[in-house]
Amino acid sequence: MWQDLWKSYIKKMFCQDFIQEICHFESTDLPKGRPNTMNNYGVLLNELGFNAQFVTPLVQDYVTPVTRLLYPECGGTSLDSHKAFVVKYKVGEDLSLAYHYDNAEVTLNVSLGKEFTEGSLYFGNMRWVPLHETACSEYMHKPTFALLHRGQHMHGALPISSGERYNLIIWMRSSQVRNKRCPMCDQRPELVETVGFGDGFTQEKETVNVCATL
Ligand SMILES: O=C(O)CCC(=O)C(=O)O
Ligand SMILES: [Fe+2]
Repeated sequence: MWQDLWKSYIKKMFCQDFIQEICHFESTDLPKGRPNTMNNYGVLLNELGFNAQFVTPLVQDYVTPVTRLLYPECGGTSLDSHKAFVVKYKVGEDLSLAYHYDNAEVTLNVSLGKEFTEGSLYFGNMRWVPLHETACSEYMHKPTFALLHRGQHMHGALPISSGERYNLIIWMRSSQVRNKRCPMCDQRPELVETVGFGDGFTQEKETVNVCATL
């Protein structure tokens, strides 16, 4: 887990503008998918068209140079797709997030604001370590700060007690790693075709060559 990496990169003004855009999208009648079953008020960034100009360059140009150094053993050198979303916590809506691991090889978590009290993140151990051998440590996230961690590192978010908490989450995937074994079910994946990045698996297309003159 590496914290404070993006302190000077993600500026307060950027965070405010970004949240404003998310709230604007939320206030429309446009159809919205939710990031996952644990988060009922988040927003998927591909639905706002943020992948090509924002998330993909951020991951490729700024995050993967670091994941290559920090996490070579868990796909950090071969990240080739991502799922990006914003999670939101507010009194009367979702307050916390249960202990879990991500559908990701490496995760970037940026605190955007707004203002909130409590709502610390907590980290245990890698998911294959038995719970009784795990001691959790808390990390109080602060707006503009970012946290990079392995997706299989178990974590959760404690309840906020006031305000609103928004975080940008990017689940980064390595097809090279997950094509061998799905990180969620531990099986060799049986693939179903989909659009976009899907869950980051790829299928080698086998071609058979013939002589063009025959
Ligand atoms: O609320 C947070 O900061 C954590 C979110 C998270 O772990 C996730 O969406 O996978
Ligand atoms: Fe997570």
